Amino acid sequence: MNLAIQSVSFQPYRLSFREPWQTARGILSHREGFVIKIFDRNHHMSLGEAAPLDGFGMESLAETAEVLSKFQKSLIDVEIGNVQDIEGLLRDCDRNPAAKHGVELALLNLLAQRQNISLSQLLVNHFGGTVHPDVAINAVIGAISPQLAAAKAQAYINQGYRCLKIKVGTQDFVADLQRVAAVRSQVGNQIQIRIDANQGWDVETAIANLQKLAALDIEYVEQPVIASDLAGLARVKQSQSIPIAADESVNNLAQLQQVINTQAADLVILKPMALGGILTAHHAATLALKAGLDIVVTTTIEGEIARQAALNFAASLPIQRACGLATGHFLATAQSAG
Ligand SMILES: O=C(O)CCC(=O)c1ccccc1C(=O)O
Ligand SMILES: [Mg+2]
Repeated sequence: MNLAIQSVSFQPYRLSFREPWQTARGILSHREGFVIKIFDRNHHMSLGEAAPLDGFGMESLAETAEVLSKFQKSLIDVEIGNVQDIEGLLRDCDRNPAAKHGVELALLNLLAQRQNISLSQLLVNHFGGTVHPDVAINAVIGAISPQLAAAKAQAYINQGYRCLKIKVGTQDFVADLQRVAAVRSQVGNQIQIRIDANQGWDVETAIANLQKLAALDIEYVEQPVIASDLAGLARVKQSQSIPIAADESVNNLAQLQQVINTQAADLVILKPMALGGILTAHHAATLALKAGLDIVVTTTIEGEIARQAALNFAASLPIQRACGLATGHFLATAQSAG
């Protein structure tokens, strides 16, 4: 079999949200990125996706395009035989996590396709473990009115969701609290509720607010305080009862190690796009699990190529909690493979 790469191309996409996504960090109305397409000399074709998101430690869209242009030339005639080859090839791309995610994914999909196995099986064959055919997922409710939040929650429950994630951390904590209370009273006590403050509070405010939210039986809170303040995050963790999930604080393995060292979190959110691909995300998962931290895999709201990859990544790991992979319906239009 000829393993050499014959061509690399990439095509920009822009996907609109069906309705704007309201978080503590502002409103998201669309996502932009690139679909990467690779052919090898054996006529195998595979796809990857690169979609940088502002505020999650990723490069700009222009930088992503620049890095992809370089790979378009440098990958030609390179032989990719296994996962180590891919890790070696992309070792120096850590400042461009979205581009790295995209190229890495296209190459991993190429390997999986040649071997006629799923991406999750490819990961398990390389890293060990087993493929978990069922991955539990959560639905997301934005920072909307209590009435709307309760209605959306009921609709998600009717669809079969058993775990809801609600955005909080806005300027208006009374509204945050009412939103979560309205959902809890709508869905009863059998449904899991987790919340995400997206860095919206300072340390003292976080502690006070979480003490009030605790009565609503909260599974965990994502990123209550600013990403860089691990001592503050640790203080929030020690000063109230809701478990803490580090999200924006973990954009690479060094930052994860810092979270572990400072005992700043009970669990960690792994976003393959922000971490620079599912191989690095897998290393992060291993590191976190060894340190006794639970893990949750989420997308950054991407097209279907990256969503499929995140699902396959999650399926390759022993995950005890629902993952944030139910994000496809937020985007109005489907992606073209180019
Ligand atoms: O976790 C989920 O269910 C969906 C993913 C999500 O909320 C998200 C999506 C894009 C950017 C940031 C975040 C976040 O978790 O903060
Ligand atoms: Mg989050």
